[in-house]
Amino acid sequence: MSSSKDAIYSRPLDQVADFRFDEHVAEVFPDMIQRSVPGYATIVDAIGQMAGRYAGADSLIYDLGCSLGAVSLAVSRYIQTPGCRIIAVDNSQAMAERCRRHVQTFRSDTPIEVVCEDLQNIPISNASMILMNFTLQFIEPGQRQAILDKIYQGLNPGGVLVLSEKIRHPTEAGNELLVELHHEFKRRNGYSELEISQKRTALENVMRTDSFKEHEERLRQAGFSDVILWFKCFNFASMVAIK
Ligand SMILES: Nc1ncnc2c1ncn2[C@@H]1O[C@H](C[S@+](CC[C@H]([NH3+])C(=O)[O-])CC(=O)[O-])[C@@H](O)[C@H]1O
Ligand SMILES: O=C(O)C(=O)Cc1ccccc1
Repeated sequence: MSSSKDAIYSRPLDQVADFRFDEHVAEVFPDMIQRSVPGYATIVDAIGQMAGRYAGADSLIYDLGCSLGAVSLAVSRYIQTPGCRIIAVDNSQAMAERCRRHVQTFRSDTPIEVVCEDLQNIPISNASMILMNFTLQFIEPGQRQAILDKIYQGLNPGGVLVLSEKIRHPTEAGNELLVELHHEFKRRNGYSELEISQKRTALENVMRTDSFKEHEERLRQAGFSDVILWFKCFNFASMVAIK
């Protein structure tokens, strides 16, 4: 699968437009996410591992905001659960098309169906696992509770939601520390100050972050009986919520 190095914000732009998951981003996405999200490869691999435990026979696993399908592929490589199928959803046509090609290349025992649709329009039922790896952060904050309610309803008893998010620390000084550590991580991965600051501007209106406490409260409100923070590095976190 061909993909290129992310240089999207490397030249000064007169005006930085809101970030979109378009062709340009899809083309460089593996490089972009790997160099931008601390622990990304670890998180994707661990979600595969968790599928080994939670994937249910004759059930569905939903990968919501699947991008190029990294999580779906990690899961499909990990499990051999009879009758289990993966539904990978993304509303970016550029992502969904590439994802379809990607999953065909790495065919496995567990079938992956790629659906290009807003995750809010997807019926969810008979799910043993629902995976949202850095997707909820791009949804309008006012719509987040309704989505989690629907996810909870669609999960089988004992089913899990794995929710990874960029989070905001509740104190200003603490948040500043985590943001600076993240920027340093990006610099160490070869991004310039210009790239970091232009992307930050592009994400400002598009990616609205919540604190861990806000996530936990919303998950509890939806009905989840336990919320486990299983990964955190700087301002990036991943939780498992159990029905
Ligand atoms: N309403 C929506 N409906 C469907 N998809 C959406 C919606 N809003 C955003 N997306 C999609 O959610 C994905 C978020 S990236 C996920 C990485 C992947 N999970 C990975 O593990 O590689 C995270 C990041 O780039 O930080 C994009 O592909 C959007 O098109
Ligand atoms: O790059 C960043 O600063 C991020 O917060 C993570 C990210 C990664 C890929 C697309 C959008 C945001």
